[in-house]
Amino acid sequence: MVVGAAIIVDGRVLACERSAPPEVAGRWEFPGGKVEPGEIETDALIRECAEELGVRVEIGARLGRDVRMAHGRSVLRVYVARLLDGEQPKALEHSELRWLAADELDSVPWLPADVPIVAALRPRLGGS
Ligand SMILES: Nc1nc2c([nH]c(=O)n2[C@H]2C[C@H](O)[C@@H](COP(=O)(O)OP(=O)(O)OP(=O)(O)O)O2)c(=O)[nH]1
Repeated sequence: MVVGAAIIVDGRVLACERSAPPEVAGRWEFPGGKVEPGEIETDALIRECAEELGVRVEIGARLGRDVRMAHGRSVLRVYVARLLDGEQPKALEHSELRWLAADELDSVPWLPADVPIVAALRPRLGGS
C-alpha cells in the first residue's frame, strides 16, 4: 500500500515533483510513500510528510478511489490533509513544490496513478 496526502490550503493543493528514481523523475505526485509493516496508514502519512516536507499534518478523509499501480502489486490511496498552524512545506526530497488551484491541476505531468485522484480533487478545490 502506498499512501499520499492531498494537502489543501486556501483552495490549492500541494503538488510535488519527484527527483528520483529516473523512471519517474519529473513526474508530479502527492507527498507520501509505502506503509511500513505494522504501521497504520495515517501514521505512515504523518511520517512521510515530516520526512519529505518537514511539516506536521492532520489527516482527514479519503480522496477518490484506490488506484492499482503498474505491475499490479501495489495500490495508491490518497487522503486529504491539513497543515498544522504555521507549518511551511520544504522540498527536502522533491525537486520542486507547487500550490495548484483547480484550473492549474493539469499544468504538471502527474504520475499516471494520480490522474483519477486529481480528477476527484478538482471539485473540492472549487473547480468543475
Ligand atoms: N508518494 C507517492 N508515490 C506515488 C504516487 N503516485 C504513484 O504512482 N506513486 C508511486 C511511486 C513509487 O513507485 C511508489 C511510492 O514509492 P516512494 O519511493 O515514494 O515510497 P517510499 O518513500 O516509502 O520509498 P522507499 O523508502 O521505499 O524508497 O508509488 C503519489 O502520489 N505519491
